[in-house]
Amino acid sequence: MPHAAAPPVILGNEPGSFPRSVLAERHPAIIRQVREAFPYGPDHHRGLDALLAACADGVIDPLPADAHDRDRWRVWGLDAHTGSSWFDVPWLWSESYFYRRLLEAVGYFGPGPWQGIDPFRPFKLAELEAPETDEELAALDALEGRPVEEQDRALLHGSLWGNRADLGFRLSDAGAEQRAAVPGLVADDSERLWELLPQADADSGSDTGSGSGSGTGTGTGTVCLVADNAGRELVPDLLLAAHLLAHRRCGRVVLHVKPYPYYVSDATTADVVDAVRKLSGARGAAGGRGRRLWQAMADGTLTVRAHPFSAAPLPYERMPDDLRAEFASATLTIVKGDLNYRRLVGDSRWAPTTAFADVTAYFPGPVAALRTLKSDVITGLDAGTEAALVAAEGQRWRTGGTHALIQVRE
Ligand SMILES: O=P(O)(O)OC[C@@]1(O)O[C@H](CO)[C@@H](O)[C@@H]1O
Repeated sequence: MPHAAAPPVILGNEPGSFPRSVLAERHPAIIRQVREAFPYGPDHHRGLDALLAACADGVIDPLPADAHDRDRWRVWGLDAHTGSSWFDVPWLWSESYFYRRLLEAVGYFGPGPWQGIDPFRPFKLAELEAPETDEELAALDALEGRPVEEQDRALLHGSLWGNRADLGFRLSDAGAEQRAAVPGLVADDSERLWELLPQADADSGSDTGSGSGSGTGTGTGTVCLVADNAGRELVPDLLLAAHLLAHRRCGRVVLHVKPYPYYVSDATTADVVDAVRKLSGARGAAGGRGRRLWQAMADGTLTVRAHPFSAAPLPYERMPDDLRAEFASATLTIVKGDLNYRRLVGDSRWAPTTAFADVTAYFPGPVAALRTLKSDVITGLDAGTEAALVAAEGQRWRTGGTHALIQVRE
């Protein structure tokens, strides 16, 4: 019963803490950026002013009476938190509600002409069109014809390190991009991940010109890929999905994205469309993968899912039955990124050596976390690793985005 012993959930009110800085500094900065990026009208500006004031020293207001998702938010705890300071409720909850309110302020949920206009789209597109994205795509050419194991590793690590491409994080940590990543993972269960996804025994990989097809799998299982950021993270996630399908490590990939813009750069269906279009128009190997993804969407071997719970302010332990059933039937669920990790293990300051298998015991099927470390929550380290990290960096390793992990619970 790991959760009986769970430490208290993280709040945003501890002076000097990372969560407090996100609420007090990152959120106002996001409001500023969004305001500058669009020619919004007076109502939008008034809405943004009100949110800015509420974030600084106000309290949590209820949603408008006619909000389409008011009942859902009440189930998710809105009534209990209404009237409380943003800093005094679970941090995960305040952050999530902040994005919900921001979208409200800019008319995202309508009705009206601004309905569906993603306030983060200019930032996401700029990243997708950045020269770095093209360089990453061009690098795929060198991978063609390499042994499958090498491709496995490269594509898995591409998806893992793609998680550094988080626009919200860079906003509050200007030096993040310049800091060098530490290649040695703090936990690495990647072998177990590949064991859960053996190649099918028939010939495979013909479309990539490689692959022995000598595996033991059936090639028919489903991988749920719970995506995180759009752009430079989603592109390698899609390339990983294409690789799994091409090498018949699974027969179907279900890509879970957010139902609406969230945490600045989190991927929505529109971002998947942009990324697949970008890939399929690319030169060389990347273009081939992109066109295969396009085809996979057409034949249903790659599907996109935008479940409301993907943007819920709650840990995955409280997932609804339909989502539970989906994850239960998957061969493997791959959970990307820092926020999803917090939701997967529970947003508490666990002792870093708490077993990952214990805190994810509730998850209905095999689950893998691919995450760069950008918040305090961490589990599954061995004592030696933790000691070495602390000796080298104090507690900075937890939030600096330079370390990464691959953890698996079968
Ligand atoms: O989930 P991601 O994109 O990897 O990271 C999300 C993040 O930037 O936002 C949260 C704080 O706002 C933290 O969980 C983390 O720092």
